[in-house]
Amino acid sequence: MTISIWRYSHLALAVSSFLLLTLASITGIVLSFQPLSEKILPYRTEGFSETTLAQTLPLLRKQYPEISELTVDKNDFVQIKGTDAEGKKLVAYIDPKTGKILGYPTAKSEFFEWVTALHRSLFIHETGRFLIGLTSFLLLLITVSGTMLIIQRQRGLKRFFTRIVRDNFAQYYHVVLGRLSLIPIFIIALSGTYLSLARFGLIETSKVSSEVDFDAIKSAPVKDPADFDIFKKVRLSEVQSIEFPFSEDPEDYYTLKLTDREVTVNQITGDMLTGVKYPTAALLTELSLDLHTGRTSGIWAILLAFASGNILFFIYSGFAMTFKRRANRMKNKYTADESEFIILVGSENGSTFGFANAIHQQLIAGGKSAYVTELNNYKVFPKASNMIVMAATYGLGNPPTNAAHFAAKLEKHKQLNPVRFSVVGFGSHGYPDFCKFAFEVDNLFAKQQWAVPTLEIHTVNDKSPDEFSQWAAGWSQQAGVALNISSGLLTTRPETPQELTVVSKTAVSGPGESFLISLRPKRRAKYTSGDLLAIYPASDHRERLYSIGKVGDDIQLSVKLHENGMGSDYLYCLNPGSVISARIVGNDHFHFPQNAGSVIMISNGTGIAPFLGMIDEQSANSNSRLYCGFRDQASFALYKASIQKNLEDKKLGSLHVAYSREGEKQYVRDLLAKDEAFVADTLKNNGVIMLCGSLSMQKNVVALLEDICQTHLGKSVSYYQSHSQVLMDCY
Ligand SMILES: Cc1cc2nc3c(=O)[nH]c(=O)nc-3n(C[C@H](O)[C@H](O)[C@H](O)COP(=O)(O)O)c2cc1C
Repeated sequence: MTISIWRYSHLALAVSSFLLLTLASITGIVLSFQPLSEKILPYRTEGFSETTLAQTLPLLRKQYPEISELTVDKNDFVQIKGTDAEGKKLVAYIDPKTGKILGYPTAKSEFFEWVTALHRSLFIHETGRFLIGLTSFLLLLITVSGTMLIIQRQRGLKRFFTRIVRDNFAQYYHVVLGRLSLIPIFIIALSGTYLSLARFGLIETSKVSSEVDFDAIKSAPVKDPADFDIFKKVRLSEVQSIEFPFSEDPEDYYTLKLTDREVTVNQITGDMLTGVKYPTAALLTELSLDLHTGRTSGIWAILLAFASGNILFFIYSGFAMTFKRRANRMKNKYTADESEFIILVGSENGSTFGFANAIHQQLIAGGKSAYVTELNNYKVFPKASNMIVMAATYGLGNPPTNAAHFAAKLEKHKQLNPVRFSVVGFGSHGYPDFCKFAFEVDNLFAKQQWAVPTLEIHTVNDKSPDEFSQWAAGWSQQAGVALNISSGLLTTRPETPQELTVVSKTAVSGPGESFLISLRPKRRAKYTSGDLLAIYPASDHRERLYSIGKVGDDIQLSVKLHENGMGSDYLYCLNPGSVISARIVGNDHFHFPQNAGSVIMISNGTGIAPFLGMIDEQSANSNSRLYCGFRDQASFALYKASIQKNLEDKKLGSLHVAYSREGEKQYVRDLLAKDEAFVADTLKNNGVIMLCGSLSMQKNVVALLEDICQTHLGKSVSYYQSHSQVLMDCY
């Protein structure tokens, strides 16, 4: 069954029973103190468990000639009934070894009697008993569905007790305490259900009485009761009650009601007259009562109180989770058919809707027609020009329930016009398949003819507002749509701009060509190749991001000069000695891997920038390869010398350059296709593939990687993406 079916059953069962369950749990907690209050009374004697009837019965009969009954209760207190020497009624707790009176039973606590009645029947007799029985049964089903949810969450039965990733307070403790109190709650529910079935006669529990054959009763040989075999064998701990013979006639006998059978014993000869085992159903009723009330063990009673307390917490935390999920549901102003911006959400617990709604509101506030819906509602959106997919990942890298049908729908419904798309993955590094579903979605989009990437896929770990606003800033820039990311809906980045001095800059002959510019931070700054530099060409909120290559102590950027390009114009106009204000933005997901066996770096055009720094930072004998694509030899010339030097110093293992307008006219994809066995081996041996450059290059390379992964490794490329073996930073 899918996670949704278990979740909806769990929720539906909880909703239908929570009022009665709350009442039963509160009264259950109170009642668990009843056995504890009884067990502290001083009527349990030492050596009780070993004392046999042979030691007790003759002694008691001598001391209390008019004794009629002995009972042993669930606290192991021995009580006798009869009349004393003066003929007065006697009911007392005694020491079974000496016959000494230890105390007298008092009337049951009215308070506990009242709570018991409420717990059992809500003071409405049979109707109440039925409702409480039904609640027990629903609790049983809730426990089963809850167990299934934990198994799914923990990704299998074997990992049931492994670490739980902490999401939020209610969710975390719902699962942690759920695992801890699963067994006691299951027992409470099962025993409660059983007792109700027995109470309504749906289970036959009556005990069969002994049928004594009076004609066969013997009156010889006369034996001392202390020598009766049966009395020597049976211990007090096995006894529920004993009826003494009414007179000394041989026809009057002992009736021993033991825990598992009823036995009658000839009072003269000690012969066993009858022995009847109780039916299993009756034994189960006793066991259910013991387990449900905790009457036999103080420790169990405390455990029951703990479990009942947990049920109350589950009711609270379960509803807290549900309300949180619902609070984030979407509200649309425009219809799907009239909207230009479509936000598709894959979410299990609702938090992703919170992020989606923030963007949705800002688009609406900016006068755009925007529509937010679940990924499962994907269809043809006739007016769409932009799609944003925000998708969480669950289980073994699976889609959330509301995105389970997305892949099939994407194949079925082709958009009528080109649509720009951007995928934001929500996940947690606490799980091995980080954002795997989002990577799959991004790769599926990349295969669609009509789909044009706005940005490369962006991931958000543990709902980080910072990582999300990083995406929002990038998307706003690329899509040309203003988003007020400091509106309070999204938090802004904490880093303040700092000053950098231009150290050097290469020259170009005109737009379309690339140049290198090196900058040195005035203050000490922590950064590495792969991080980003945000510059503010117009000294306003608009920022432009460039990939950093750390070469020596300087930040080196590789920039293509665009005709009227705001960022590139600004940078190209700088001269050595100029000072600019910029912000270094950490980009942890695109750092050179420290422990990978081998690394393949793939770039086109200025995407080579971070790799220039990464290669420069390596020590000799680096197990790395660079595949880079350029238009022609002239475009590569800018980088050739430094790469050649690093090759000689063995900081780079090998270099593979593709020229798209010269010679064989090929792309990096073609070079990689030739080395597909090496690419597959790299991934197989935990190596890493890094991509930096244009989104169209990314689209082509990822499609090739998908083929290679499927053919050689039997897995999808999204598996390697989610395990940080395929890293991308494209624009
Ligand atoms: C049971 C469970 C399983 C998860 N499995 C994964 C996973 O395999 N990979 C991942 O990156 N994140 C995983 N996550 C983290 C969620 O994807 C992440 O917290 C996301 O922000 C939740 O979004 P939502 O509240 O919209 O469902 C899991 C979370 C939970 C509670």
